[in-house]
Amino acid sequence: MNLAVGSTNPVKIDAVERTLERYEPTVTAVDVDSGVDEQPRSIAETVTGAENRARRALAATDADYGIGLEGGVARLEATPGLSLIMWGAATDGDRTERGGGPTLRLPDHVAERLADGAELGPVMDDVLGTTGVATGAGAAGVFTDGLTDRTRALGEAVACSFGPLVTTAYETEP
Ligand SMILES: O=P(O)(O)OP(=O)(O)OP(=O)(O)OC[C@H]1O[C@@H](n2cnc3c(O)ncnc32)[C@H](O)[C@@H]1O
Repeated sequence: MNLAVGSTNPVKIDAVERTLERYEPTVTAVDVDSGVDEQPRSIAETVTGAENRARRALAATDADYGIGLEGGVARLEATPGLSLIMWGAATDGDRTERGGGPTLRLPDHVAERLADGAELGPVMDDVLGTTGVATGAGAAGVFTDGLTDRTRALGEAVACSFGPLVTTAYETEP
């Protein structure tokens, strides 16, 4: 199975390869424009970024499926503060499915800096004194005491978007 992933971020490629290992995928990383702000700030913008990445990656290759992953932040109705969210999209060029990854509240001191227009990746590096934490454990790892990490978290978004696209379970009534 040939997959085109709309990013060259190693953590996203890793999330796809690990989650979809069963399909023995050949993954091509495609540097596409997400078509949304560098730091999406709503669920809708984050989903749109994932969709654009999936469609543009597929269009740039002759892969069987395109997959897009997008990280964002959003103020959610049911929980306080600013949340880290992540969404995936998978397309075969005809049908597109979207699925979310985990959600967690960001600390207020990080949320405050994002309110000033900053991007999460650089803010995280500044706070932690790291370089490129977004390509490693990510905020998902740091703020869960390592109980998950960005690869696993994004992997759930891969499973919840790509899975519905390829399963036959949507074709029959339960
Ligand atoms: O190369 P691309 O695919 O653009 O990867 P990215 O990590 O820069 O891009 P995203 O659009 O998925 O994320 C938007 C911003 O949020 C940051 N971000 C998202 N999830 C994160 C996490 O778990 N830890 C740290 N930064 C994160 C990311 O670094 C960006 O600054």
